[in-house]
Amino acid sequence: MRPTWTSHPHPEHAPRARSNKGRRAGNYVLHLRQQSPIMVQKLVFVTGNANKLKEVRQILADGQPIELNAIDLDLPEIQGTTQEVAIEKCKRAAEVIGGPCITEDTALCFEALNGLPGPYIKFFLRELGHDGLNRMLAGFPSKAAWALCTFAYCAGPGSAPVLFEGRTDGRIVPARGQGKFGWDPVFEAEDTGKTYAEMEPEQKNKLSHRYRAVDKLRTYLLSLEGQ
Ligand SMILES: O=c1nc[nH]c2c1ncn2[C@H]1C[C@H](O)[C@@H](COP(=O)(O)OP(=O)(O)OP(=O)(O)O)O1
Ligand SMILES: [Mg+2]
Repeated sequence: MRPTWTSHPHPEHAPRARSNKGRRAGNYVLHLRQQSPIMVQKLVFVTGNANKLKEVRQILADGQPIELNAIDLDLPEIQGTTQEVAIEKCKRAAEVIGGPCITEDTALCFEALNGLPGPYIKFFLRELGHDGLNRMLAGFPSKAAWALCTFAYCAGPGSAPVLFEGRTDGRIVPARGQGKFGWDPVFEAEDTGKTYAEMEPEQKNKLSHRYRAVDKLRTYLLSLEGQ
């Protein structure tokens, strides 16, 4: 199934609070079914992370527009490589919503640890905090790290997801900056001397792992639209 995009305004708010996501997601699926078979819709971005959504919208706003509807679904994230995690999550998302969708997975990879924590960074950050992430590398000379964003697009239930990866190199440093987004304060992007948290959104959104992945995704989606 090929997605089509309309020019309706964005919903003003970020994805729903965890507590009522089931209800809202359920309503939305119903809404899609009611519209079927003439399914004119914005592309569905399945994520529970309001900061991701905000950045993706900012990145997409600068260029040919693609509008997104966000849905927060609690989807399993398997263990495996970043690609395996992304594929399984997106497949499942397309089954649940019954149509095309995108998902995004972000990994933070430490060179000294051969790429770990990678897709498990969420749990390391939650348990160890910024200081703990630094201390994990205390015994290693290299503080080098890279942020890896993997977008997945699935055309619908049963279709194989297509992946778009974006990588930004940098290093892990003691927290700097006011950023409220995840590990932004401890990731200093190469050649900038700044952590993501010390950057204005415009700067981060021009060099980030997410920007690089969204750029590839956008090219792909626009090529679909022209078919
Ligand atoms: O640019 C970023 N700058 C700083 N921190 C970031 C960034 N992007 C993701 N993060 C954090 C969020 C989460 O702690 C972990 C990724 O986990 P990840 O599973 O991809 O995100 P999530 O569960 O929050 O949202 P989702 O519902 O889309 O899976 O790294
Ligand atoms: Mg997640």
